[in-house]
Amino acid sequence: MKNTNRTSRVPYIIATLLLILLVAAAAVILKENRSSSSAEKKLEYLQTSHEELGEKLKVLTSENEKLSTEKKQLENTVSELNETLKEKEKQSLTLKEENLKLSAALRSEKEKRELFVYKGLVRVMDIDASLSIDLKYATDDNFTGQRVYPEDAPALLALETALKLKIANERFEKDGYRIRIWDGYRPRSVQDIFWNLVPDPRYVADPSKGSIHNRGASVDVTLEDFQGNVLEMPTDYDDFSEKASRNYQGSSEKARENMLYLTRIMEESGFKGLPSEWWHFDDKSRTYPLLDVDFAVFN
Ligand SMILES: C[C@@H](N)C(=O)N[C@H](C)C(=O)O
Ligand SMILES: [Zn+2]
Repeated sequence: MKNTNRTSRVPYIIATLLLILLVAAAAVILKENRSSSSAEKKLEYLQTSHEELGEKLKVLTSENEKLSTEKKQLENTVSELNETLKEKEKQSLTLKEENLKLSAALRSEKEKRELFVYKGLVRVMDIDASLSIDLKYATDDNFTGQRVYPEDAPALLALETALKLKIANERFEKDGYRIRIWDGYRPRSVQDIFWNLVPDPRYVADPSKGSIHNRGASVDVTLEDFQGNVLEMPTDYDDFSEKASRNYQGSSEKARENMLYLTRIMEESGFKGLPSEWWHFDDKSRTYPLLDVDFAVFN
């Protein structure tokens, strides 16, 4: 009886054991499933972070490139500024030297008793006889079409202006050229004649204010070689048009080069070029009084 009972429980036990095994296996599978899906999530997260880092790296790399370019540009600007500074230092040295020369020349000219000075004006030829004089207003070959100075008018300038012109002429002579003077001191009465014909301050100074020519401190000049051949320049004298402007870009390369050369030496010698007329230069000092001196005083 007992044996029968035991035998009848065996399938039940087996079924129970199988159930336990099944539950255990299911638990293991479930656990593995869970851990594999969290690993996938981690992988996904890592991939996203990796992509984000890649993007950030790209942004940083491009910013870095921009900064390197800006750094290079700044370095270039600094080196250009250094060059300009050196050039300016050189120019300032040249001007100091010219000033010293000018003072020495001024002293020695004043010591020369024979130098005739009237109201601060001198004959330019008394200061530098190697200058070439071609006073256009003492002939009828000028924009008025008539002679407005006496035929024998000498070229006159304020003494210090004439000395600066001598310094400039010496610089040109070293290169094989000399200054040709078209006009220097101009009586105030003549300024009225000019203004009546051309009342345009770009080309003729208003006589109510007075031209610097009326003070003996402006010169109208060009350059010639030692054979007297005039150098090619952007226009003829008193061409009252845009072509006479120092900024005009339409002249021939040679004419522009010659004009810039004339301007550079004149400016380094103490003059300032008028922007609208390439031939006109003012003494930078501009401390001279207005005059209406008769040329005859100097003959
Ligand atoms: C008239 C011309 N040669 C000239 O010198 N013009 C300037 C502007 C002036 O009159 O001072
Ligand atoms: Zn002039």
